[in-house]
Amino acid sequence: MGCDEKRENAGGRLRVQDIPALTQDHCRMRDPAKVERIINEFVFGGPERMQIVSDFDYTITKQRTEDGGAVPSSFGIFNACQSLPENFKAETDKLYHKYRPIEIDPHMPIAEKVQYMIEWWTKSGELTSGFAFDQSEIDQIASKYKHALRDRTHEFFADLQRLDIPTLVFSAGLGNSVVSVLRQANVLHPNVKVVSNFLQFRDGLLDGFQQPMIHTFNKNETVLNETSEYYDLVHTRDHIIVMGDSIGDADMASGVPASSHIMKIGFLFDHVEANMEKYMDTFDIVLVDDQTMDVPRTLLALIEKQHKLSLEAVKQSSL
Ligand SMILES: C[n+]1cn([C@@H]2O[C@H](COP(=O)(O)OP(=O)(O)O)[C@@H](O)[C@H]2O)c2nc(N)[nH]c(=O)c21
Ligand SMILES: [Mg+2]
Repeated sequence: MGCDEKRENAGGRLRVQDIPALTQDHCRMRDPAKVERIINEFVFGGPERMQIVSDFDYTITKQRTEDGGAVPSSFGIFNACQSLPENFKAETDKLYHKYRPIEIDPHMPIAEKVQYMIEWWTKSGELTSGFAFDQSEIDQIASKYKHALRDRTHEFFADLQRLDIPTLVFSAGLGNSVVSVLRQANVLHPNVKVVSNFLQFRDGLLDGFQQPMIHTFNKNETVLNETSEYYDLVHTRDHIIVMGDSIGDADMASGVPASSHIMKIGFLFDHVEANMEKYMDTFDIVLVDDQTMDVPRTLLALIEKQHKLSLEAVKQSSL
């Protein structure tokens, strides 16, 4: 961990080159001066100004496991359930093959894609209707993947709970799977909120997904209802760590005030060479094949260390 950083320069500013976790080869930054500026804002502002917004699939779960076993996405966990109708898998696969290329098409404007994504999630919801289903099926499959979370995820969520930092897990996937994995991994603390698509039931049968629909292009803080409790909790917290594995995840904090300081951390694993340029342009810190929570934990450790010093100073001055 990066707790042995030095504060040699004037004013006690932290320097990137003194934070070991950020000087590792696989930790890349387009603009280290910007990263340094944000870290110092975070440390100066303290935990009470922080919030975390994280993607779930392949951000909280690993992109690569030690045994090489694949980790399913949240929709994948649902699709593996035994009691789904016979044609369910084939029909949702058809949708995937139609809409996935549109979702990742580098040429189509986002405004045009949005209509297609609404169509995709709507049709998927229609297929997820009209049959009985028990959450325990998801729980059973999810239990196999509770160990597929990044190394030190448990510690990371414990840090966030101890520092009382609101943590939003955003997923355009299936919320029931996300919650099930997080709960079984014992990281679903009271400061953690999952915003995603949750199964809806009517008269004992599945009836698609609950509103609001979360799709790839509205997966950001603009979907947080301004009257919601979570909005109340975070709208004054203007120091934000955003974590994701897809380019679109970098926008998860859009909707927060422009004056906010946002540190975007991107986990890059697939096609490293081809994707590097775009990830470097999009994220402040790009972590290449890093299957741990060590870098976000380093940021929290720096914030906590200064926080403790400040508390100590207040205590001393009141003696
Ligand atoms: C409606 N729908 C969307 N997806 C995919 O699920 C992803 C969920 O999006 P995400 O929450 O950004 O998760 P990620 O970390 O996996 O990117 C989308 O990007 C879609 O590609 C879907 N995948 C499956 N298997 N089945 C579906 O019905 C379905
Ligand atoms: Mg992801």
